[in-house]
Amino acid sequence: YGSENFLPQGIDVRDLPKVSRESLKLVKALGQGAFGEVYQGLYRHRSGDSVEMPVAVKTLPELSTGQSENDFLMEAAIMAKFNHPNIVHLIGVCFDMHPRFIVLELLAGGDLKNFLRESRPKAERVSAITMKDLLLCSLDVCKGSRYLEVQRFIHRDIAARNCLLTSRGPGRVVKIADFGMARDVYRAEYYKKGGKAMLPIKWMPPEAYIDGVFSIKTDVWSFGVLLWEVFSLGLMPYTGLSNREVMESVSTGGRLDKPYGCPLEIYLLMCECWNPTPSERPSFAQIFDRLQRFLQDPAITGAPLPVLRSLIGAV
Ligand SMILES: CN1CCN(c2ccc(C(=O)Nc3n[nH]c4c3C=[N+](C(=O)[C@H](O)c3ccccc3)C4)cc2)CC1
Repeated sequence: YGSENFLPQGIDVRDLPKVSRESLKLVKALGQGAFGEVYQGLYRHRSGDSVEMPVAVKTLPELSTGQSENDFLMEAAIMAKFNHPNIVHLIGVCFDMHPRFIVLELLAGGDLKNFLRESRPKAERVSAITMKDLLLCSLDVCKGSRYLEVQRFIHRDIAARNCLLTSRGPGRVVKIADFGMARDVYRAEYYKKGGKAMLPIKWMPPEAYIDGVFSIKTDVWSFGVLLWEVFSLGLMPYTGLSNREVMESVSTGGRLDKPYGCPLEIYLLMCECWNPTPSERPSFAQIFDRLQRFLQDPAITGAPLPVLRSLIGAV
């Protein structure tokens, strides 16, 4: 391992927990990850164990370069740092041979954005999801983000697409599950990887895309956009605008509108996350308290979720 594998916080990828290849069984593909496939698998913790634990296995294609191999390992090293119920748990890595594996906890509900889109109340299926469900999802991501805030870790890509659900049913838990952007910054890669085109501009505050200034308040702005995604049931922010148009609009005071049917108090919290002055934005601890209070307010939790008629362009 070259020196570049040591993250500033002194993570040494050699400290990563190892998983033996023979204790793993890949069952089926779950989706196309940024690197290779993500599989559902079974992991036998100790060879004598009869019980096998369902896991997710991220694979790195054999034909990958040393660079992407380092990236892959780096993301695992970042996840290994964290221990929180709202951050995906790293079980271990399998780097003895190709294909390389990263073994993670299985989150069987899929990602938050698709969950929201597929849970939209329809005329025939009204009680799909409630305002309280949306608040609980938001609180889960907020708790994960608050933990990162305490760890003084900037995520840089908080968005519904990067969050996963333990299940789709009631009692679901949402977890932050992708650290690819933070990893790229460690390797100062994202500029090489296609520059601004690769940046999640619609989730970024002006000081980030204008001056390249990132802080925990960057993640607060992104969390505000995630709240907008949640309460718009998975719409793409700034529908129809290009990244360039979003940058021009937002840096001159333009903001997302209140999602149809979203309680005003929740929209006002989003707007506080979008304060042009980073230091004026609330902390995740403060956002947590606000969301908790909303959860206790029947006027908010009882608000009906609008049945989105076939709004043109809402798809
Ligand atoms: C109706 N059905 C419901 C079930 N559904 C799925 C779709 C995808 C998944 C899935 O990828 N689950 C994962 N569990 N753990 C990890 C996963 C991905 N990980 C990763 O690290 C992935 O890179 C990642 C990370 C963040 C977001 C997406 C993918 C770690 C599970 C169910 C399909 C539609």
